[in-house]
Amino acid sequence: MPDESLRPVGTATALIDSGASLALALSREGEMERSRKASGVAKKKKVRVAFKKNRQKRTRANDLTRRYRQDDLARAEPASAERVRAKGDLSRHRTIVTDVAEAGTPKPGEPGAPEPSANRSVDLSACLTGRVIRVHGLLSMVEGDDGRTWACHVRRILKTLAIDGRNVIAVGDRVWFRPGNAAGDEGMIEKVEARRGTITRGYRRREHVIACNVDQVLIVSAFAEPGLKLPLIDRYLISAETGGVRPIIILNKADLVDTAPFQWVIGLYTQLGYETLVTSAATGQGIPRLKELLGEGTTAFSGQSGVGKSSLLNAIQPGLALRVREVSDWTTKGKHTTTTAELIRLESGGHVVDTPGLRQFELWGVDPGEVEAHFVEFRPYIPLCKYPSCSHTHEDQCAVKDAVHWGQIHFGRYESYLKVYAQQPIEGE
Ligand SMILES: Nc1nc2c(ncn2[C@@H]2O[C@H](COP(=O)(O)OP(=O)(O)OP(=O)(O)O)[C@@H](O)[C@H]2O)c(=O)[nH]1
Ligand SMILES: [Zn+2]
Repeated sequence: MPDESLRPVGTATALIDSGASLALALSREGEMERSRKASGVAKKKKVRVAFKKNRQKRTRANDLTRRYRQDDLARAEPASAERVRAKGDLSRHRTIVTDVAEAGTPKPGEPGAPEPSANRSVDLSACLTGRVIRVHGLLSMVEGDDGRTWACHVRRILKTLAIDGRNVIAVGDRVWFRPGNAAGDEGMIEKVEARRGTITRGYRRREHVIACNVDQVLIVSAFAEPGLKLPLIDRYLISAETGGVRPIIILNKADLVDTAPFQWVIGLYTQLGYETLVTSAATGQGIPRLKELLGEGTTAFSGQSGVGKSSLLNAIQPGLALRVREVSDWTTKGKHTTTTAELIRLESGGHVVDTPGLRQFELWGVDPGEVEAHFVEFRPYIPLCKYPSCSHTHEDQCAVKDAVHWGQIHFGRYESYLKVYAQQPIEGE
């Protein structure tokens, strides 16, 4: 149904702004990584880090772990590198040697600062690099750069250093690991690279990292069965941006409707600067472009149940969704209930991360005051509101509300803003 209130939304400046700053942030990250690699030797410094209270507790000891623990002792970091001060459980700190962060990197404790475990200094000459493709309880399956798969344990100090013990290793982590046996299929993770692009969900009021180093997320919606839900798309867009992941909007099941009356939706999001793609897993419409988009980097899928995520996976690579289902079936047998996601290398290039049963990731850590920043078309109007702290909900002389009234901001987008601002659930979540 065409929307009468539709007007061109946002301004060219707003669009250029958002695109450019994202690209800049990404390229800066790449630059930092390159310069770090080029300089070879990293500078060291000592930092004080807080330890979890229960670090002495041993919960599990299978043979593999025990063997590694002995190795731990034999290969422990030099005594000069670590010093424990006994101050009781409450103020357990330890001095560790870390690589000095590049200029501009947030300091420990500041938002965005890498966890100490990300830059702990270790002898990496004996290590291989790879990427975590699955996590099964204490074991992380790592795909080495040589393409082989390694079952790795995690060095205990990394667990101790992690601010949140739950997320020491996540699917997608880039790690350095020491091969542990001659057969070459076991190893010990020594270092975890700083993460970017995370997909998280709230779990028992804590953040749970489903996958990291994700480049883009497909926000899948369907024209029919169940139908487009714009507030849900908006909510997913915020989640993606908060996690530092590029969102791509997929409008699927194009074969079920006449798409002409929906052109305004495509126009709306395209003008806001989001790549928006119309697909049909049934007829193959849009699939070549989707394959192209997935050909580079790591892509996650999100969207309501039934919109066609599995069908799109299968359209890209036959049998892919089946494989995902097998993984999740296997996990429900109770063997490895902690499996949350799997990273799958596509035959046509790139990786997809699939998260059985957890595809709806939710907003995490967005304060109401930060919500406006995710509505790019609000940006030109915000400085014009009478009150600098205007929430654009009830205040008078609010330039955002005026823009909605005059059709310069789409009403549906404003409604989404109000829902997210009020932290209200959105239908379909
Ligand atoms: N006509 C049509 N049907 C589709 C299309 N894509 C998926 N379907 C159908 O929609 C239903 C749901 O598709 P799935 O791929 O299982 O959806 P999903 O998003 O993976 O759902 P969950 O696994 O519950 O999250 C199935 O019956 C599919 O055959 C499409 O493009 N056109
Ligand atoms: Zn306002």
